[in-house]
Amino acid sequence: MARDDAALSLKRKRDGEPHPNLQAKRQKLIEGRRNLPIWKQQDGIRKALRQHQVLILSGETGSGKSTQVPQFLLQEAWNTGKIAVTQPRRVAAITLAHRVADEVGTPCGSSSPASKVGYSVRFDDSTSPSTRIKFVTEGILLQEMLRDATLGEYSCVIVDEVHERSVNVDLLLGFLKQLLMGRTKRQKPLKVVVMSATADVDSIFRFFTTTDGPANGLDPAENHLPNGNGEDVSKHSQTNIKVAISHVEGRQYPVNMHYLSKPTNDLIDTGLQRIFQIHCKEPMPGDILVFLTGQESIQTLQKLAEEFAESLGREVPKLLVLPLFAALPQAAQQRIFLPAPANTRKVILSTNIAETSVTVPGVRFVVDTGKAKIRQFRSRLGLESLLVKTISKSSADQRKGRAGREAPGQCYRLYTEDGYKSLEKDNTPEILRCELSQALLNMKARGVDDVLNFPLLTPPRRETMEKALLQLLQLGALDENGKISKTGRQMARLPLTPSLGRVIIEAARAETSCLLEVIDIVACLSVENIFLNTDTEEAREEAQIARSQLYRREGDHLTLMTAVRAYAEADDRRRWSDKHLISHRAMQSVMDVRKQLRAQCQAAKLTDGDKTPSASASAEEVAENILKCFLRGFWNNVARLCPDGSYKTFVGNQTVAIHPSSFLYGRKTEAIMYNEFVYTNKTYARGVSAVQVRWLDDILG
Ligand SMILES: Nc1ncnc2c1ncn2[C@@H]1O[C@H](COP(=O)(O)OP(=O)(O)OP(=O)(O)O)[C@@H](O)[C@H]1O
Repeated sequence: MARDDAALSLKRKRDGEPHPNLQAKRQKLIEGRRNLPIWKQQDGIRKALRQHQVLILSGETGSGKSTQVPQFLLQEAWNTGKIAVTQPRRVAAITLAHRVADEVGTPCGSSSPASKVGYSVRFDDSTSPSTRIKFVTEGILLQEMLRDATLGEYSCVIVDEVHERSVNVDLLLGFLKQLLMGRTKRQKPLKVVVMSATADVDSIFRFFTTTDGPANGLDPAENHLPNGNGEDVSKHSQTNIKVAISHVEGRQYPVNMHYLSKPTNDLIDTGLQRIFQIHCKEPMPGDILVFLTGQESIQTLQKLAEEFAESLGREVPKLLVLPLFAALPQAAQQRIFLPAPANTRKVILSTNIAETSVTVPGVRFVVDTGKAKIRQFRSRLGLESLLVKTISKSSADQRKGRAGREAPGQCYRLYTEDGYKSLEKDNTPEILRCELSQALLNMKARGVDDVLNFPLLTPPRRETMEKALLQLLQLGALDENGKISKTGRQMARLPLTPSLGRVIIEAARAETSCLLEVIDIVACLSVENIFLNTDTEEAREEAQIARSQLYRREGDHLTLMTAVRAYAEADDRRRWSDKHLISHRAMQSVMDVRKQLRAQCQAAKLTDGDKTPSASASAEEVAENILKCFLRGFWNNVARLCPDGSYKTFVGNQTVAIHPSSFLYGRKTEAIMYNEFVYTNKTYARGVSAVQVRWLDDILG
C-alpha cells in the first residue's frame, strides 16, 4: 500500500498535479474568495481602472479589499509591471503577502525564484525576480523612490488603509498625485487605488481632482455612485486626473457588540475580568485579541493573566498569552498567527499594530480598551512626546473588524455606548501632530524643492513647516539656499529620524571615528526597552545590583553600549540576559538592527573613520566623543540644572525630570541630553546622559 502511495505521488509530481491535501486546501481558498462580498464586484473594479487612473475604494472590514484587489488586477492588459500594495505596518504587509501567495498558489517571497507574491519591509526584503504583487510598508515605497522617483517598475500602486493617515501615506499620496499629473515623467501609465473601510472618500476625491488642496474644488456628492460601479465622477477634474469611486457593500460574518454599562478607571483589571469571562463561558475554539496601549500595559496584563490561568481547574481549557508590539522581534510577532495547541485558547495582547489589515486566524473575540499611545509634537516647546489617548471611531471600528473574519464574532468595548458615540470620527493625521523634519527631508531628497507648496491632503501650518526646515538647516541637511546637502542625502538614505541619522554621520567622521559604538546605541534606541520592567522598589534594587557592571556614570547611552557589547560577547546570551534582568527578546532585535545598520552604513560608504585616534584614547575621551556625536543630532534636547535642583530645557525653557528608568535618575549634573520626552503624570526625559554646556559651543560654534 505504502509503495502504491509513493508511486502515485511520483506520477502526480511528473504530471505537475498538486497533492490531494494541497488541492483540497486550494479548493477551500477558492471557495472562501468567492464568498467574499467584493468577489461580485471584480468586473466593476477592473472596468473602473481601465477607464480611470485612480479608484477610491471603500468597503467594510473583511469585505476582501486587501487580499482580492491586487489579484483582480493581475491579468489586466495595462499591468505590464508590478503591483505595489502599501500597508501602514510591517506585520500586515508580511501576513497579507503570505495569504495572497497561498491564494494565488505560489510560494511566498524569496523562498523561490518563481514566487509571484512577496513583501518588503524595513530590514527584510522577501521578493523574487518573478514578483508581481509586492506588499510593502509605506516607508519602503518612499525609500524606493530615492532610487527611482517615477516608481517605474510598478504599473499600479494600491494605497491600503489610507484612513490611518501616517505621514508616510500623506507623502505618498502627494508624490502619486504629482506622477499622475505628469509632473514627473514616466514611461508606462500608472494606476492608483486608494482603499480603506473608514476613509474620508470625499476629501481624497477632492485632493486628486483639484489643483489647490482639498479645501476647495469639486463636490463628488452629486456624482457619488451608491451602487459602487466605479464610474467616472471627475468629469470636471482641474488636475485632469480621472477618478472613480466604488463602495463594497457588506461583510462576510456579523460581529456582535457589547459595551460597559458605566465607564471604568482600571482598564487592566476590567480587561482581565473580560478575558476570563470569555474564557470560562464561551465554547472553544475562539481566540481573543485584546487592544492595549503599549509594551508596559501588555506585559502587566500578560503576567496577571498567566498567574490567574494557573489557578483555574483542569476542566477549563489552557490559556496561551501572546504579546504583540512593534519592538518585538519578527519571529515572536509571527507566533500569533500559528494555531493554538489542542485544548488551548490563544489570547493576543496587542498594541494598535494589529488594528488594521491583519486577519489573525482563530480570533472570534475582540476586547478593545479604547486607548492607544500616540506620538504628539508640541511645536512651541519643540518637544515630541508619547501620550496615551482615546482612539477615534474609525480606529474602534477597525478593531471591531478583527473579529468576524472566519466566523461570526463578538466585540467587547471597555467603554460605554455613549463613550463610543462621543469619539472623534477620524484619527488626527500624523502630519498635523508630529515633528516634520523627517517628512520634509523625505521630500527634499526626492527632488521637491518647494516643500511649502507640495500637495498634501491636510497641509500643516506654515510656521510648523518653517521650524522643521530650520531644524534641517541646523542639522546640516540643507544648505543656506534650502537645497539638500550631501549630508542631508546620506541622512535620508538611513532608515532613521534625521536626528539619529545625523548622529551616525557625525560618528563616521575621521575626527570622531566611533561609528560602531554609536550604531550599538542607536540600535538599542530603535527597540522599545531592553531593560525588564522594575515596578516595585524591591525589583529596582535587585536590578541595580544585577546591572551594576553595565552601569556607566555618563548615563544611559554609554550604559546601553556596554550592555550590547557584553551581550554580543556572552557565550550563553539567554543566561546573560536573565542574569542582568535584560530582555533577551529585545536584545535579539537590537542585534538584528545593529547588523542591518552596519550593512547600510557600509553600502553608504560611511566607515568607522580612521580608528587611530580612538584606539589610543582613554575611555573618558571615547565617551566624550560618542556623546558629542549624539549632541550633534540632539542639541535641541538639552536641559540645564537650575539652582532649585530642577532641569530646564534650553529650547522652550520647560521643566523636565529624569525618568525613573534612567541610570541618571536622582543624579544632579551640569546639563543633560535626552532622546525622548514622555508625558505620563509629569514631563520626563528618557534616554538621558550627562553633558557639558561648553560642548554645545564646540559643536554649534
Ligand atoms: N491570513 C489569513 N488567514 C485566514 N483568513 C484570511 C487571512 N487573510 C484574509 N483572510 C480572509 O479573507 C477575508 C478578507 O480579508 P481582507 O484582508 O482582504 O479584507 P479587507 O476588506 O481588506 O479588510 P480590512 O479592511 O479589515 O483590512 C478575511 O475576513 C478572512 O476571512
